[in-house]
Amino acid sequence: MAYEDIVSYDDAIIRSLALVKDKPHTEWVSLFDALGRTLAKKITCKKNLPSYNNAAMDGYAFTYKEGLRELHIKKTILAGSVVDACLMGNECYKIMTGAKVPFDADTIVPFEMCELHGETMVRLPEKIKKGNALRLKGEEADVGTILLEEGVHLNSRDIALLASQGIMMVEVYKKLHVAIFSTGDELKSPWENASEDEIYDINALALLSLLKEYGFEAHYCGVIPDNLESATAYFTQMKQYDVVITSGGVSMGEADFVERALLANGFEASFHGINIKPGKPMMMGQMGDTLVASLPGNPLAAYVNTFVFLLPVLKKLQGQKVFHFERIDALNKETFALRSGRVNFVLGSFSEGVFHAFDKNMYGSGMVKPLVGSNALWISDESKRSVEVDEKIKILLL
Ligand SMILES: Nc1nc2c(c(=O)[nH]1)N[C@H]1C(S)=C(S)[C@@H](COP(=O)(O)OP(=O)(O)OC[C@H]3O[C@@H](n4cnc5c(N)ncnc54)[C@H](O)[C@@H]3O)O[C@H]1N2
Ligand code: MOO
Repeated sequence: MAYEDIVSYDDAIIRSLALVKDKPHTEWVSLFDALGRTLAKKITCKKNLPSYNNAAMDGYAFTYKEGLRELHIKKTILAGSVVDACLMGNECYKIMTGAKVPFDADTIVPFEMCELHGETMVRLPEKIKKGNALRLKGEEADVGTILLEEGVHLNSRDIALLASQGIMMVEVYKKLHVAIFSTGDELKSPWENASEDEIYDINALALLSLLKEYGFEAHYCGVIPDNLESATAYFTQMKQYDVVITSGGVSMGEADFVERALLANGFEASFHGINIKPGKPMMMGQMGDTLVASLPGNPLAAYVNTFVFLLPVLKKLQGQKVFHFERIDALNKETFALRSGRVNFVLGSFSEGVFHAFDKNMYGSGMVKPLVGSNALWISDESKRSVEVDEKIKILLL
């Protein structure tokens, strides 16, 4: 596909997501290893939450009656002990937080709201609400209700819910096998020494780390030499991966051979070139069963394009139900200009509802510092020429 046949931003999003056709195979993992994994089956409640009526506070538990004042303490109930209902007349239990409440008590008043007379008599406050401080069996979730849907990317809060069910193993989608490599004879890996005429590989490390932040592991496969023959041989070995990510060599230069080397391996491009600034030369497609994302070499463009186009695809490929990024409202702080006729990606900082474009959007896609000075990204419309002070925009947090 010729790089001149560029697609719109919207089209690139649609085409890239359409590359995802199947879900990964599944495997069982222990709850200790489930963080960051994607649930392959919904989880239904098999143990009521809470499991039994229990006290929300340390206090006195009794049967509510209008005008009740003085109670005699019949028994003390600690969390973990089970006491059969045994209240008679004006009696109560002294009960601790979390302890099972016998069925003859329906209201609990905390110790500090009552007056203790002697060892066993309690005076209740005047205003009492029936059901006070009583947590009812199943009030949070009943057996049979759905707790977590298939496709949830498990975080520590989800693990808390799974732990409440006594679940030891969960069925999750297998992790994607992702390979990242760079192209360019000027590049050196971090363990090598770059002379004045050479540069260090930024993209591989940046993209590996970005993916890791979103729970994906990728293998660093180094730098491919700038020639068609070795690049072609290199790609042949990459077919074992679910996803191959390359950076560099996708524009018009004489050494921009990535697409040709991929084509020699049966690659079919879904698009090559997007009407955006920066990151225009991006390409995506399929090489057999392997999804290939080829990013522009310029580090800022490679990073931002990975964030915008590739992360949603990886999430979808991993079986996650929520794969689109969230946009939040912001007010623009300072006016800045845009390249009209294209969708512009504008880096900036976001704090207390206000977006501040990095250096008035006057930076280059070969730079790295705008990335470090930004925690947000704004994506313009093609028609937009500038953004004014206090203009309402929707941004993404990086
Ligand atoms: N005649 C044209 N020239 C260019 C066009 C165009 O449309 N017509 N597009 C420009 C745009 S936009 C971009 S972006 C770049 C991207 O080109 P490539 O993807 O082919 O990238 P390279 O040429 O290989 O490298 C560009 C630049 O980035 C540096 N680089 C590459 N990889 C890394 C890395 N892993 N770590 C750090 N830096 C890297 C490389 O040294 C170059 O300086 O093309 C424009 N040209
Ligand atoms: O699209 Mo490129 O990233 O502007 O230099």
